[in-house]
Formats: sequence, C-alpha cells, structure tokens
Amino acid sequence: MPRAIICLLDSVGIGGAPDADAYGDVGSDTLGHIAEWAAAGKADRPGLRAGPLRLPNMDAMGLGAAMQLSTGRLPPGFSDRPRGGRFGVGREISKGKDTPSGHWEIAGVPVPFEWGYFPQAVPAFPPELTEELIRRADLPGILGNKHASGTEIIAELGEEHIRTGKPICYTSVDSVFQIAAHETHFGLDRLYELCRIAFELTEPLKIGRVIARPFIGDSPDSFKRTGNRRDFAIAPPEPTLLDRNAAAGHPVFAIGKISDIYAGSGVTHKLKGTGIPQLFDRTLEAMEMAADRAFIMTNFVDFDSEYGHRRDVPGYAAALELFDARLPEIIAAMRHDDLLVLTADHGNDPTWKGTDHTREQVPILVFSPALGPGEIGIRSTFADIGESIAAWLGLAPGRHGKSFL
Ligand SMILES: O=P(O)(O)O[C@H]1O[C@H](CO)[C@@H](O)[C@H]1O
Ligand SMILES: [Mn+2]
Ligand SMILES: [Mn+2]
Repeated sequence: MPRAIICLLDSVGIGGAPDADAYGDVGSDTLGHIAEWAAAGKADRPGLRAGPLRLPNMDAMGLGAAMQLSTGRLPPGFSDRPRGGRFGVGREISKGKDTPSGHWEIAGVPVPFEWGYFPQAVPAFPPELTEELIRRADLPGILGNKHASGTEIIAELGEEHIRTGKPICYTSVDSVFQIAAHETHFGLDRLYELCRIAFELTEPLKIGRVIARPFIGDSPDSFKRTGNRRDFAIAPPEPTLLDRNAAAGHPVFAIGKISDIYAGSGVTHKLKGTGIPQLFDRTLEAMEMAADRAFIMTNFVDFDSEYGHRRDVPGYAAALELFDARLPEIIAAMRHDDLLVLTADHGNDPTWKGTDHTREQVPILVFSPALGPGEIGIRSTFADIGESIAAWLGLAPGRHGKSFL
C-alpha cells in the first residue's frame, strides 16, 4: 500500500517566477546563484567546503533539468538528463513569499486572502498593539519595534534586553511578529506565553505568524539562538492534504516545523528535530514506523534560517551538499510503492540584497521505485504537488490543483 514523503528544502528556489517584479525580486535565483558563485570559487570556506557545488543525488533526480526548465540556464556542474524520477517546476499562486503560504499551497490550499504586513517604519507596530501587549503580558516595555534580521537585532539589543527585561519585538517583509528573548533571563515558558498573547492580538490583523526566538549567551559575541524557536501560525483556510489524509484514518507525520506551520491541523504524529542531520534521522524513523497510506512531511529549515536570511553562500552550499549526501539513505529506506517529493516553499537567495525571502519558482522532484522517469513541466500552482500525493494515497481530488501522476 502506498505512502508519500515530502522533504521540503525551505527556501531552495530555482529562480524565474513570472511575478517576481511585484516583489522586487526579478533575477533572484537561490540555487542558480549558489552554483554560479561556487563555480567561480566564491563559496569556499576553509574547513567547511570548497569548489563547485556538487549535488549528484538530487541532480540524478532531475534538479539540473528543473533549473534549466525554470530559468533556461543549466548551472555549472549540473546535468539536464535526470537518471531517475520525474522533474518539474512549481509556480506559486498565493500572494506573498513566506513559509505558510508556500506550505499550505503545496498541501493543496492556496491562500485566497492578502496577508497583513507591518510597514518599513520605526515604530513598525501600531501603538494600540504594543500597548495592549505590554498591558496583558505585564511587561516593562518592548525593544526593537522595527524591521530587522534576527541575528543582528539580538547582537544590537540583547544586553539591553537582559538589563531591562523588555523583549525584542521585530518583523520583516513577511507577515510576521517575532519576539526574541533570553531563555534564562526572560524564561522560555514566559516567552511562549507572551507569543500566545501576541498571536491573539495580531490574528485580526491577518499576520501569518508570531515566532518565538529564544536565545542564550551573555554578550553580543556569544548570543546564539536556540532550537526552541516556536511558530504560532494562523490555521489554513481549508482542509489541507494533512487534514484529508488524517480524516481518511491514515497517519500524518509532521517533522520539524511542519506541525507549527499547519497549526497542528491534520497532524497525527509530531517529531521534533534541530539541524539537517537530526531532521534526516527523524524522517528515517518515521519511514520505519509509518503504516500504509501514511503521509510524512519534513521541513528542512536550516537552508532558510541559518544560511538564506544570513546571506551566507558557503554555508548554504555546504548545507545543500550535506542534504544531498544523506539523500540515498531515504531512497534506500523506500518501499516499492513509496513516493518521495523534494520541493521548496519560496526562495531566499543568499547573493541577493537585504535579508529577506525571494519570490521564485521551486523544484519538484518526484521519485518512486514504482514510477518511470519523465518531465512534469511547469506547474501553475504548488497545489499540483498536494493533489498528486492525494491521488497517490487514494484520496478524493481536492478543489485546487491537478495531479501530475
Ligand atoms: O531574521 P530572522 O529572525 O531569522 O527572521 C526571518 O525568519 C522569518 C521566518 O522565515 C522571516 O520572516 C525572517 O524575518
Ligand atoms: Mn520557508
Ligand atoms: Mn525565512
């Protein structure tokens, strides 16, 4: 009996979104630019990696061919001839370029509304929101109140936060309200409680997520964010593939951030992990225990949070190479009628201006021992991924997207 697995490489876009101009992202190409920089010797870091980007396993599944289909360019070191699996390109119809919309659309539910955003101003948050948050959470005030990179703002304001007890609140071009606070000085549970209050206050503003960003350390040099990040997200507007599979009585394994991103909806088994190796281990564990018709979904967030937002090209390249090196373990663990999909939710080009996501198309690489090779073309919505998996798992078709299988 079939099962399906999505490994979602957070932010691994492949350029070419036709509406990139609406986002100031024309020409952005996360994977293509990393490959070009690596080929030019600009992604070397002593002790980490050197030379051209090498992703032989994903390339065999059609990554190079998908990149060429997306932008018309085949980056150095990639092949336009996949040796197994089906390859294609996904285009997002939801507005915005953030994680929840990308994930929901992949699970068959494009976002029909406009997200709320905070302006590029200081203060970025409406005074009523800030005042209510301070009152309800009994805070001495807040710090930040602007657009920022999460690592830069803790270096800037971390010491003042420890001294004053005021949490650091910030946002980005995404629909987010983020709160950074020290795990021991402020307290982790207190931070989560504060985020719950912030979520209640920001939900009517259609803010997609409140994100808890705990950190440790005692000086700008030693401040470090921990794996205890937690996302409090709005629930998807319609039943997703996760809900549909769970409603049919089948297991749904959410690994890493997945449960948070779907607000826990449709999740029957939740496995946590931090970092690419642990997320791989959890995925393999889920494949080991998952019953027939299970749907397993893992979000590999490090590409985005550790390297894309940090504009770290060598780090991003090394993470991709690590992922690629472990991919054969997943393929070896697959049963004959398991289906594996590798894809992404948006771009985050580490060679691009600023520190935000980029509006890009994404690779869709599909592999099953039971499936012959082929091309699935440029799909007009990510929802085609969800519908293909629904068909594979024997679920009734949904309202959006078409199966490519
Ligand atoms: O700079 P950090 O805190 O990593 O935040 C980034 O992570 C958030 C979620 O992807 C984005 O909205 C962006 O603000
Ligand atoms: Mn993402
Ligand atoms: Mn991000």
